[in-house]
Amino acid sequence: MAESEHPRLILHKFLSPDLCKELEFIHKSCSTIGYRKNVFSTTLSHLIATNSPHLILPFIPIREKLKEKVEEFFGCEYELFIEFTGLISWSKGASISWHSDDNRPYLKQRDYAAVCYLNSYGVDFGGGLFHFQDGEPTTFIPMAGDVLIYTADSRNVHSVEEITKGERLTLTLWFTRDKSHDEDVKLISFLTKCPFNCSDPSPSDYLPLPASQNMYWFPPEQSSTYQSGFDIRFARLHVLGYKPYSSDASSLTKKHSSSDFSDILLEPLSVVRGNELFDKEFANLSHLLQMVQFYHWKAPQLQRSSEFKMEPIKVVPISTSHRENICRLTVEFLKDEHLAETIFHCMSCGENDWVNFCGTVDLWEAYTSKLWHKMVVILPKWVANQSIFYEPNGWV
Ligand SMILES: O=C(O)CCC(=O)C(=O)O
Ligand SMILES: [Fe+2]
Repeated sequence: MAESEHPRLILHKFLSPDLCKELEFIHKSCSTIGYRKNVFSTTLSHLIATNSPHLILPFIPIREKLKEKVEEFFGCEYELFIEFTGLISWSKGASISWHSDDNRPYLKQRDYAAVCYLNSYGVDFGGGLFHFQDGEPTTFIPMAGDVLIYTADSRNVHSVEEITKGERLTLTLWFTRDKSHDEDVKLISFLTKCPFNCSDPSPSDYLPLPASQNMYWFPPEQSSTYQSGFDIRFARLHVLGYKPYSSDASSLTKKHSSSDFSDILLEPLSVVRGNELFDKEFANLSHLLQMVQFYHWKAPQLQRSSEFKMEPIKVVPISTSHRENICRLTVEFLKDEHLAETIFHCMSCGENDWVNFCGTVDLWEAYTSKLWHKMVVILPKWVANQSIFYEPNGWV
């Protein structure tokens, strides 16, 4: 029970390393420009709106277990609703000064916060230490898997130091006693508008549908002009060493204005790494990014290329005209390459193994269709209960 003047709770190793990596994969595939400078976010409603409702499933058991922990610690069993669930990343330059989490009239419904750290101070990012203004501990060092829980009121005024390098990633939840702010009800209403009528989906049913380009354009204040900055999906590919390639070369020369040009990212694209083009088309930039991030998540677990039995992969050396095509896209969508590398932290992932990459395309389809099937089974139960819950038996 929390009877101290500064009620707070720390849970160490609450999330497994692989779950942290899975949430990182979701964020790096699906995030949009966030609510503060150099902050990016992935909300559950955004996942639903971009035809990736199945990607909310990994969050469900975590939400439920955390709600139980919060209710138990603060002695309010069966009284709480989840008000917000989202992945939030902070890049170099982001910080937040002293505040309580209910410090705006529109945030008064927030009673408790739970911040799950998905990566680690000193390893994945520098700066970003969490401080409480009063009481113990004064400083909390974010480490992957740990969770910090505290009341959202003035008993827990806190701040986060500026990020000095890398990208700091959290899964943040707020809880409320006010049923009118129940996130589940809003999410279920969005989910019922999704096309879940097909119990035998094909990959085309679960392809991501990008949101509008300004949600991906950094820095956001220049989103209307697109004269500087970068598309965050393009930048995330770039820091891993990949570039999109459009086979629609004729439209590249015909399209001159940026607004015409942005359609290219909604159309099929291939991918280039170094001097090689992987000759397979992905449905759009969001789909390509999801595949590359999935490969990046899974690659360390893939032992040998021989795990995959498949047709010969098509990789071709890039030609001068390929190069021009890639440069044209880069000029348009990555206007400030250096800024992109600072914001998303350039990471070399070593030699690319196209055989493993090709194999992860199949693994991605298996992962996605499995989650989609689970959604088909569980959604009618959520609708009937007007509540989102985890069902261990229906899960596997
Ligand atoms: O990410 C954290 O450690 C806390 C962030 C925070 O204070 C907030 O979002 O209100
Ligand atoms: Fe806060």
